[in-house]
Amino acid sequence: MGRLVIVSNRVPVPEKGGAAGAGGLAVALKAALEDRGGIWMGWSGKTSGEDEPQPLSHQQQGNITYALTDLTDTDVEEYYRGFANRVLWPICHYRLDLAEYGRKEMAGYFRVNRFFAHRLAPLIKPDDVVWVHDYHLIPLAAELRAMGLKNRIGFFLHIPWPPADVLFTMPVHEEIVRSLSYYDLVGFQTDHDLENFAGCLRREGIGYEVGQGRFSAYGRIFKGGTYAIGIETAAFANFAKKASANKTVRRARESLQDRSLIIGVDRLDYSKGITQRIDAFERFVLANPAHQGHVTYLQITPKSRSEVPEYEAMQSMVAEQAGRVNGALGTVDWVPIRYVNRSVGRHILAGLYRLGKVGLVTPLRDGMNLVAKEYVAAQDPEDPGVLVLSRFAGAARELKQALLVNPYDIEGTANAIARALSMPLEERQERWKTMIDQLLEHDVSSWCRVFLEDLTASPVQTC
Ligand SMILES: O=P(O)(O)OC[C@H]1O[C@H](O[C@H]2O[C@H](CO)[C@@H](O)[C@H](O)[C@H]2O)[C@H](O)[C@@H](O)[C@@H]1O
Ligand SMILES: O=c1ccn([C@@H]2O[C@H](COP(=O)(O)OP(=O)(O)O)[C@@H](O)[C@H]2O)c(=O)[nH]1
Repeated sequence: MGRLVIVSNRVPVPEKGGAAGAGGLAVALKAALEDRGGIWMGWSGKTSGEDEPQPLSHQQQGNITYALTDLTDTDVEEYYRGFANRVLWPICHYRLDLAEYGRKEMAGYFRVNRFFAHRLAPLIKPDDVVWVHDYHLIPLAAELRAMGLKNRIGFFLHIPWPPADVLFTMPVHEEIVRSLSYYDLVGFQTDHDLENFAGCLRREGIGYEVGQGRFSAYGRIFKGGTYAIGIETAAFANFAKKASANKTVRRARESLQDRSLIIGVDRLDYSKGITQRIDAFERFVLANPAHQGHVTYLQITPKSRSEVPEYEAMQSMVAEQAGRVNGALGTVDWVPIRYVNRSVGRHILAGLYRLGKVGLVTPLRDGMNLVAKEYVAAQDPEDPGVLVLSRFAGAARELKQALLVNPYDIEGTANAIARALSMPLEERQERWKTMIDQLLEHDVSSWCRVFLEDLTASPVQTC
């Protein structure tokens, strides 16, 4: 068995002293790398002014090599902030209104992918299997193939794939679709994303399905499949149980007094539906006077991509909205919304999820949404809380026993909050049991194993 080579924009290099803070994806991919030995390559997160970046920096940890490259300021501006986060991200999240096309940014995106390929290719041995992650690096396989690489190369898209009518508004859509055809396996989070992808191929006669999950396009045959990413379910459930003893979690519990906790946890991102959610919470409180003074809505929202204008604008918008609702509804002894605009460690989050009677996860569009899965895993089996989940999160394809809502329907979400808070114990337990069984069976390790098995079994590209 050849080594595994993982490529992603961000690389979670483990800190000294272990991976206590690492998320499930990092843990699962690290375990797969440890099994077969290999390389994890990506951006160091650092810039090198406008100078030619330094050579790749290597960090060896056991049989894993972390290979990190700096980028220039222009690279980061054009590739990461410009094209990845102001074109691909909004388009894939159905926000045509927010996409800012620029020829310079598009060129920068393809240039940085070529640069990644040139840095990576010399490290790859003929029987290595390469697994590329996410929208930042779609053209990487085409660049590697152009350099003569014949290895198996797989791609997994963590975010949604939109329908043809949405994707085709992007001037460079054909190049993006063509780039995917250079992979041996292209993985999506849900059946809807895969259907949308197939629809894009069909719409302009670019390609078609040839059976057994394979597509023919641009003279190449490749496989497409769905691989819903999971979490480390059993480990996370364990953290949550133990976290009750954590000082911060204990203080949070005491501060609630006898109020029911409603919890939301999201990066500050317009795709997460945070403003609609605050509106829904306000509507719920106004429509249910009996709950006034007896609920606390904790919204944990770390800053994200703050140098991208749309994200910067959201920062003050959400803070002002939370302040306005607190001003309008709060009383001298009750603050309805606790808005935390910074990151909280995973162990504490696990304990807070477990305190939450309602997990409010209402993105307008989301590839998967691991928070939804973590909330379920963290619950006390004897007295589980209720997940209120957007039907537009990838997680909704699996977690059908959540209270599924349309986040654009403010009144509907408000009603779901009320229903969740009054749901009888037996119904909560039944719903939770079905969801936790699903999450235990389809955890992040099985996601990783199944993707790699399918990639290894797929025929190698012959171009
Ligand atoms: O690296 P950033 O620009 O700071 O963004 C953070 C990550 O956000 C996205 O996450 C997605 O992947 C999750 C796991 O599959 C999925 O549950 C979620 O729905 C997606 O939004 C992005 O795709 C990552 O590449 C970023 O690192
Ligand atoms: O303060 C925070 C907020 C979020 N997260 C983690 O960040 C991830 C968010 O993943 P998700 O798929 O929900 O959304 P993304 O941010 O990747 O779009 C989850 O594992 C959360 O536990 C965290 O560790 N601390």
